[in-house]
Amino acid sequence: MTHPHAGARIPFLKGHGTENDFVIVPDPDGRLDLSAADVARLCDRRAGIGGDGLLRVVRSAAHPEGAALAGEAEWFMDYRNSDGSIAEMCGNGVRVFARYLQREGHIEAGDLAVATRAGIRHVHLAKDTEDGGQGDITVSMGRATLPGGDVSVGVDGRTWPAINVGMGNPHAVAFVTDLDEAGDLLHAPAVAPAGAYPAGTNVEFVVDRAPGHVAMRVHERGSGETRSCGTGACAVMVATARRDGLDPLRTGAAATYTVDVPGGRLVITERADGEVEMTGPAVILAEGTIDPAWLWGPTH
Ligand SMILES: N[C@@H](CCC[C@H](N)C(=O)O)C(=O)O
Repeated sequence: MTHPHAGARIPFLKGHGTENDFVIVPDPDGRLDLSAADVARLCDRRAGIGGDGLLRVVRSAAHPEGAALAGEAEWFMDYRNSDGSIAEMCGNGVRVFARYLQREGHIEAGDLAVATRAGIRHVHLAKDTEDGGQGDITVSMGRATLPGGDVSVGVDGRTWPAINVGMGNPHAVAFVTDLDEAGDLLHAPAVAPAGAYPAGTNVEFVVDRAPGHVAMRVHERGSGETRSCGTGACAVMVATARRDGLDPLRTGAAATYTVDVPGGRLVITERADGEVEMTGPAVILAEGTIDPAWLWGPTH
């Protein structure tokens, strides 16, 4: 059977934010029907292009989940994990998504609204630096939700208490004394109770570096261990602030933490109104075309 898109080469780009890397597929009119298997094939690091996830760039009006937001945001971020599963939100992804729109001339430095499955995210692209480098990108990530209840995460027979944090997608944040305690993270940590995360979760392990400064590793739902997770860094910031007795919504004083990830550094602020803001880099590094005969052919 011939795939409906067979024959047409498919443009793609590759980008990353603090080494959380993505295959970017521009599809402004929403014509591409990428199945979970197609996404997994594209994200495969040996037989495909390779990435922690895929960002399909679609006009909100042209996407069934974006249409209701089209009046607020022209573009919808259709994010998929590397196994092809759908997630509500991707913090590093939305910065890379904005960088792509800037690169293509759809937007300039300044403010932009992006539609996501978790709702609208407001993005600010800083101007280029004086030495010609690209400015960082700040994203308003919404308010964190902390449903409470006891959760724990476990690796190789060790268990840590964790904090359940929602950042549009689910997170379990565990404080450890050394990031190596999490082991090789080749498999998803055990999370209990199972009912706490009916759709699975991302798991972050955190250590202190200095006051207001932590470092983390993450095992992402649908992608495995990655070099960074933007929503995860925000969840870590909020969990750490609460552990430190800081709750901006109650005290009216914003809190800022530096969060180191294996692939770089993110700066996260929880404002007095509870909005969590994340600032970090975003890079587009390559572009090309996908051969449809490979993507949809009988052998790979
Ligand atoms: N890497 C992302 C998060 C991507 C989604 C996540 N794996 C999930 O399934 O919720 C980020 O930067 O936030």
